[in-house]
Amino acid sequence: MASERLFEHIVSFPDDVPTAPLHTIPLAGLRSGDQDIAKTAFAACQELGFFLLDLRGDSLGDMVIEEIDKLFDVGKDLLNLPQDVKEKYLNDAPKSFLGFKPRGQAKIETSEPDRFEWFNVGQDGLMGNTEPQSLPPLVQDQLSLFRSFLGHSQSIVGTINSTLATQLGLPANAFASLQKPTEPSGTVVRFIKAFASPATEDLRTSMIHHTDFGTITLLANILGGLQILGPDRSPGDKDAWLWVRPQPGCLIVNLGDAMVQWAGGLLRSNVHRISFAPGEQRFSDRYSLALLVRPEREASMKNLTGHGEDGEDGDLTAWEWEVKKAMALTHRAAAEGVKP
Ligand SMILES: O=C(O)CCC(=O)C(=O)O
Ligand SMILES: [Fe+2]
Repeated sequence: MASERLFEHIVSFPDDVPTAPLHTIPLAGLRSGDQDIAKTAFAACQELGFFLLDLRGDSLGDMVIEEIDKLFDVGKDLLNLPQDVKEKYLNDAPKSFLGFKPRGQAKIETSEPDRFEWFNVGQDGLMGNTEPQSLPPLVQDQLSLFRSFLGHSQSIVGTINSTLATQLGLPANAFASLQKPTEPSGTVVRFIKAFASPATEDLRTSMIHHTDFGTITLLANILGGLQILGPDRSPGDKDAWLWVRPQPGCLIVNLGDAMVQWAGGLLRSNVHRISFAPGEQRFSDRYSLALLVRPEREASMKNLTGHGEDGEDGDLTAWEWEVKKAMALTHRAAAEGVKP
């Protein structure tokens, strides 16, 4: 998450909404191999699949906080470019999610249009794994910041990966070796703008409920809006949603479906969504920044743990598996009258 500085001038998160009981894991403790901290992180990834990672007081973490502060400014400028400029970088969904997604391109649960924009900057272009992505000058001017943030945050992802693999009794590099940043993948740095909700008809979902496809997501936001579905609850139950209270200096970490597949179901990817922001925060536009890590395209999706069913998905590469999941989502959405 961003530093305290970015939290100074916002309307505060209300105290009277139900919040998710997230563990706070100090990055310094994870990086130094503290066993109690590793066990708590593992338990959080089994129970809820979400935790807060406190970056403060760790040399790597402190650099990431500074980079996030700077990237928040870039993200705001980027998503506040004139519409016709942003549309020069339109994504080619579902073939590619790189670039700009306009507001209302997808639907929410009620079939109404969504209320957010995003701009995805692919790791592959930044790392030189593929041709560079076409990007607006204000991003081009900051490529060294993007690369530095990517390197540092991938190092944090590496620590989480090795902690979880070790706790599962696997070799420490079991997960990391399937998602090397130097190999082609769908990994992106994502900027999101979820629009303010001043009117009564705005008091609905911004981004439809989903689980992340990939392995690990690192998320920074300042205003509330992210909600997690209580485990074993139904998305249609309005009391089942718990708000995540953004904390200065902390990242929100959550696991995606690929991690669950590799772990034979021993880890959890939890359903979440972006709602309108709580309390008085709903009158402001909400910006968030995420690193969404995906497996290498050619990685095997085989269950590494021997726990649970391997299923036919174990024979697929990550790329084939992602295409299969995207198709299933599209079919389900068509059947439900909802476009993802
Ligand atoms: O902005 C947020 O808080 C969540 C975004 C999210 O869930 C996603 O991009 O997958
Ligand atoms: Fe997500």
